[in-house]
Parts: sequence; C-alpha cells; structure tokens
Amino acid sequence: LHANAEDDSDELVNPPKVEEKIGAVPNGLSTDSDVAKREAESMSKRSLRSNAEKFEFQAEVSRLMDIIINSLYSNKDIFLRELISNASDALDKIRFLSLTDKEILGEGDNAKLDIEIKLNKEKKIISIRDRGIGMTKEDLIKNLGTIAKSGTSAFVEKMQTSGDLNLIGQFGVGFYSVYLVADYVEVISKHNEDKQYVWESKADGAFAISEDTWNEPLGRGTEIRLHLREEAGEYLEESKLKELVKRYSEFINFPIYLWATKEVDVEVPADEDESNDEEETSESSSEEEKEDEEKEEDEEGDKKRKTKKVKETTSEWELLNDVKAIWLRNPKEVTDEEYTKFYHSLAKDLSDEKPLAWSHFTAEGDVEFKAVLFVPPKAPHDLYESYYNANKSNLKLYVRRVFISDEFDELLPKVLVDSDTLPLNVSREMLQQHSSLKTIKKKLIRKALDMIRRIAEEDPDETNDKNKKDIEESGDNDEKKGQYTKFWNEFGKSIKLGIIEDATNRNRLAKLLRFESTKSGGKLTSLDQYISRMKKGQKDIFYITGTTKEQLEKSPFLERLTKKNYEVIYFTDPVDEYLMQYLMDYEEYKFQNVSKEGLKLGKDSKDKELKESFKELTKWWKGALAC
Ligand SMILES: Nc1ncnc2c1ncn2[C@@H]1O[C@H](COP(=O)(O)OP(=O)(O)OP(=O)(O)O)[C@@H](O)[C@H]1O
Repeated sequence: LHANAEDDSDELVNPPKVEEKIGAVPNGLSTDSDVAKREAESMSKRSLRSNAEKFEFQAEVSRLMDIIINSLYSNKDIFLRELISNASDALDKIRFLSLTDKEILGEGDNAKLDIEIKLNKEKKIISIRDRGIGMTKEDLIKNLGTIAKSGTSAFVEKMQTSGDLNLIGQFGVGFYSVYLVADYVEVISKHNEDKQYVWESKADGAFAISEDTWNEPLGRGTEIRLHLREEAGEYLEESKLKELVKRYSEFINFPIYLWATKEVDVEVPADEDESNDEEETSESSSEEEKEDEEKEEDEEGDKKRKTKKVKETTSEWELLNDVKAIWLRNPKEVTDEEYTKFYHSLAKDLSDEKPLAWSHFTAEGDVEFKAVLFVPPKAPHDLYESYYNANKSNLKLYVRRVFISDEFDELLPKVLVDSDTLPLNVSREMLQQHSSLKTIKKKLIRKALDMIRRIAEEDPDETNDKNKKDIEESGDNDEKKGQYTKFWNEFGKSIKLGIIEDATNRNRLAKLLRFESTKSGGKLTSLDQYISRMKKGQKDIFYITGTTKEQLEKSPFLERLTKKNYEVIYFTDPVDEYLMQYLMDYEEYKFQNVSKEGLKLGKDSKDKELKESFKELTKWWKGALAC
C-alpha cells in the first residue's frame, strides 16, 4: 500500500470507478516526495511512533490480547469476518443518523457506503476500509483498549477452559482477533466531529494515538491496516480473501469490494510493442518490414490496422457479495444452505451447526413486514445473565432496508425484521413506542412459537402418536431426531420465563414444556402426554418440586400418589417453583403440588379416600362401642 501511497490512498478515497482503473498500474512507483515522507512516517519500522500519545491497555484486554497473540488456534480466518462486521456496524450507524440529517453523509465518495479491502503483497499489509461513522480520538481510546467490555473477562475465562476462539464475536471483543494474523495494527479513523487519528499497537500491553498528518484524508470512516505476521502470508492471496468473504460475510448489507488484479487481453498496434515483447514482435522484426507494413495498410485503405493481443495486469474493484437481502427474496428460492450461512453471519457463529429451525415470512395487513426468525443451535453464552438487561436483544429491526436498532427489551429467538410500514425519520426511542411495533411483536411471537412447536412435531423422538405418521412420511427422520430435546436443553428456561411473563401466550408456551415424571421412564415428556396417560376421573396434574429427581423419588408425599398409580411431574429447576405460581391450570386441569398440605386427589380417588376414611372411622366406632 505504501509503495505508491498516493495512488493507493487516492483509490481508497475514490473507490469503485472500475472503468477508470482498467489499465492503471496500481503498484507503479511515485516520485512525489510528500508520498515518500508519508510512507516513511507511516511504516516507521513497525515501532510505535515516538511522538505519539501512549496508553496502556486495560488489564483484561491485555490478557485477552496475550491469549490471542499466543494462540495456536488454527482458524485464524475469523479476523476478516470480525473486521467486516465492525465496518458494517459503523456503516449502519452513519446511515441511521443520515435519516434525520442528510448532510451527515457528505458528498461524493463520502456518501458511498461500502467496504473496501486492499492487499499489499510486498509489504504484507491488508487494509480494510469503511466509510462508516468513524471514531473520534476518545472513541479510539475507549473502544480499542482502555475500557474492557463486559464480555472480555467472560471470554478470557472461556478461552482458558475451552481454547475455542470461535465465539470471539459473540463476546463483543472481535476486533482483537486481528492479532491472530498481525503483529502490528494501525487503525486510521475520521469521525465527522474530530480530526483524523491513527491508533497503533503491537499488542505488547500498550497502544499509541497520534493526530494523522501523513496519510491521505479518509473523509470519514475507518481504515484498518494489518501488518501481517510472517506465517500469515496466505491472507495476501486474493483468492483466499474472496473465499473468506464468500464464506463468512456474504450477507453483509453493504457492498464489499476487493482491489483485485487480473490479466486482461489488450489490443495494441503490432508495431508499438516491438521493443518490449520479442516473441510477439517476431513477425515484424525490422524497421524496414515495419515500414512495408505501414505502406501495405495505407494501400489497403479502409482495411483494419494491424493489431495484436497482449496480456496486461490491471486492477479493479471487484464486488464480492450479493447485497440483496435474503429476507426480501422469495422463500421458495432460498436454499437451506443459504439460510444456514445467513444465520451464521447474523449470529457470528463459526460452527458448522445448522440453526434448529427458521421461519421466513411476510406479514400483511395494517403493518407490513418481512422477517426471518432463527432458533439457534445453542443458546447465547449470556442469555440468562443478561435476561433482565433491557438493552440486550437478538432482534434486529430494519425499516426499508435500513438497520434501525437491535435494542429491544424482548426476548425472542434470533430475529431479523424489515418493515416498510414503520416511519424512517423518527428516533429509536420513539420507534420503540410506535404502535406498529406492538403488532410486529405480537406476530413475531406467534410465529416464533409456531416454529418451536414445529420442531417438536417433526421430531420422531417426540412420541406423539398424532404426528408420528406424518413424520414417517416426511422421510427426513434422522435430521429431525432429538431436535426438540436439543432445543429444550438450550432454551427450556426461556419457555418457563415466558410462561411467567407472558400471560397471553401462557397456554401456548405450556404446550412446549418438557419435564421428567414418575412415568416418563427417564425421558422428557409433555403436558399433553401426561394428560393422555391420566387415570380415569383424574382432574389434576400432580407435581412435586425439589432439587433433584433422586431426592424427590424418596419423598413420602410422592409415595402416596404413586401407590395409587398417579403420575407425578418432577420439577427440579429452581425456576419451577416460581413458574408454578403462574401456571395454575392447563386445558381443563388444575395443577396440584403433592407436597402441599390438604392435597385433594381426583374425583374417583377422592371417593375412594372417603370410603377408606369411612372404613377407618367405622372400625374405630365399632371398637369404641365394644368397649
Ligand atoms: N470500523 C469501525 N468503525 C467504527 N468503530 C469501530 C470500528 N471497528 C471497531 N469499532 C469500535 O470498536 C468497538 C470494539 O470493537 P469489537 O469488535 O472489539 O467489539 P464489537 O464490535 O462491539 O463487538 P463484536 O466483536 O461482537 O463485533 C466497537 O464496538 C466499535 O465501537
């Protein structure tokens, strides 16, 4: 990049004008002395600039960086996805602000919302540049080093036990993954409200910030330059980067361009090329012959001039992703693989695991919107820690393709919604209160519950005879087998919390409950299955709460019921006791805690019990009379 800093930085400021670039020589040398100066300052032998302001990383961040830089983790690819995702977030932010203030985007190239990647093979640098919101000096200090995110220590802990870096993006510390491949990183950033600054660090406990007086002005946005480690040379291959963008960032909502070189055939007049291409010029090897040819051509009048094809290397911006949002497409035309990939990019999930289910639909009526809902294969690591944190949610809302917010206080599966009905020019806070959002929420919850119910219905392990036949007919048994148990193990607690909080959907959620019982044979069972096994005349659903099933099995209260062949549910989760204060009944049956005093059994058993007590009473009475 620096060898021709002027050319390059120009290209970074004025990107994708493909036509202009054809034939340009991106690696040509420049004689401009300013450029040479800039380059010298910029590279500074990979030591932090001496006159820069120095900062220490916050201790947790420093530990995190140590772990990353010394990691033997083989999937180093993730750095690119993290940087692209940060660039995309920064673009979302500026686009959102521009809804209420058009001026904010600026003019010309500044208004182009895209992401550009460039390679400098010679200097082993990858640069990723966006025209997003950018960072002020204060942002750079805060965001990249001095303030540890809440996820930092959680991630450090997780890394120490599992060594699995895949989750880095989910812990909100993705930026630092650059040190998997680089040993020196520069972040050049320009925010509308500040000057251009350079942040730099070699991940050795310190970083430095200087006002940028040597790089080309960015206009607005951020450029991240990774000075690659010796062993990370593979990332200088264009093919590798193309593959990575395709794999991990295909669904980013902004165009991602790579400054790609390619060989093109160029037609040149046969004679012009003579001096530098011996093979090709053999047909006209002497001045005389050349003159003869010219004469011939002149004589032939309108006949074409003699030309020939030569190969030339040129560079141009190549678009790497298809920006058409998946949710706008017809569901019939989107493949399972595309949904899975889209989910992975949305959830920053690097595993190969498919989502447990998804639902892609268009809602019509008063509020129109399109949505794609996913049930992740695994619950987010902090799902319950942050359960009551109002700002944390997995819902992403777009209005007319513009990302508006992911700050909703609703717990839903991974969700992405795009609506044309909502107004664009209102603040996030106002939008939260907008009545349309309530309708969206209602519809989404219904759809999410349907989707979860379907996981159960399609799972052959869920031995509900009603749907067993359908499952057998559908043929894809293996894939669906055990999926509901998997769902339950990951999200069961959410269903319970839903029952507690959402009175309107309580019954629908109760259908999704699973538990073990005295008759479930160690497996999970549902309320419907419990009801199907009920004794004749039984009016109640019996349950017992405690810490473990083993402990409950010894309970004398339980024995009283099992002796009479009643099925009793074991509720052993700490939340269950609380849950049962809200779940009074299911269908026409009441819940009864068997360890409560004064337990009433079902009608027939009640009669029996009465008879029993009557027998006892008469025995006693007879005895008393005999005395
Ligand atoms: N290209 C960028 N433009 C503007 N700000 C950025 C950019 N890259 C990073 N940042 C800022 O630095 C912060 C830290 O980035 P980092 O990747 O570590 O975490 P994150 O983006 O919040 O979470 P995640 O890792 O899940 O993407 C971001 O929250 C953002 O404020």
